[in-house]
Amino acid sequence: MRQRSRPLTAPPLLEARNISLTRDGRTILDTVSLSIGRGEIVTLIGPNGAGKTSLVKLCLGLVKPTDGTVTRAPGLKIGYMPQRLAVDVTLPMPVSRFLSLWSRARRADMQVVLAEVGAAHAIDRAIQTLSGGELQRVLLARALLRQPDLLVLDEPVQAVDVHGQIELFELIGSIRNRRGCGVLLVSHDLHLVMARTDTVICLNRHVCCHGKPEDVSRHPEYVALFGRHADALAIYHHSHDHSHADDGCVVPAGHEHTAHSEHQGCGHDHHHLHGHDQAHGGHRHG
Ligand SMILES: Nc1ncnc2c1ncn2[C@@H]1O[C@H](COP(=O)(O)OP(=O)(O)OP(=O)(O)O)[C@@H](O)[C@H]1O
Repeated sequence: MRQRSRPLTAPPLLEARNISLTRDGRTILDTVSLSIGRGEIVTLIGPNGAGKTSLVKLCLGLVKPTDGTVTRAPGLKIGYMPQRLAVDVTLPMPVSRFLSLWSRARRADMQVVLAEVGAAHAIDRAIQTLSGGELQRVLLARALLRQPDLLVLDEPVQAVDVHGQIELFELIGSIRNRRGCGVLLVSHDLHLVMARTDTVICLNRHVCCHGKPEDVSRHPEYVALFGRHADALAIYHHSHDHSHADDGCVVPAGHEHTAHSEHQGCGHDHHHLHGHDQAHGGHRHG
């Protein structure tokens, strides 16, 4: 299921370079870079408030960065599955009607994408009556209606039990394989996406670490953030040269007592680029 590396010459579908985002004087993202190629699955992982959704919105062009650039391939078609979509339970709406709200898709097109996500049976069901897993599949189908080059999926498995989550990640992997599209995925849980992702970017306002999932899962910063879920503490020596203050600012080693923060474990090292050319995060300080 793991995707081959993109040839060095292939241009990325989307590239964000040195993105920073500030709101109300707060640093939400600090010098973040990423790139997604055709056929590549890139997963953003990070704790609550790490800036994952903000980064997704920057990639989509819904939000403008304070600094840095986002470049999209000419004519790029993006299928977006947002983190939240309020469905009014007082207004029963068939799935077919729901799918037509954002596109002029014909019923036959809807049937094709619903079949692709294993929800063909749901086309005439009221959307309010769908299970969590069925609703996520319908939202995925909606994103596929545009025949996207790039799928952007913000926590696509929320409100789904673990078995259903595994099925959904399998489905996303098979959609990528079949269509050859790029996928930018936001997830809270690296273990479930591990086998189905090419590149992981661990975000905590800045890129803490990135690379292949097995490397990230052993990375001390990942372990510091997700310790109780991280099952493999690798033998991997890493120098924590700084940590973070509450506002996300970098505090050099030895000054941590002034920087006690909930995200304190996310000190980072700028030298772990894992030799992976496809998603280059990481920021540098002079
Ligand atoms: N428009 C805004 N104005 C002010 N602060 C904002 C704005 N958008 C996001 N934030 C703040 O930026 C931080 C990052 O939010 P974001 O939703 O990007 O994080 P996240 O990693 O997706 O979190 P979660 O996992 O909880 O969904 C949060 O502290 C949030 O309150």
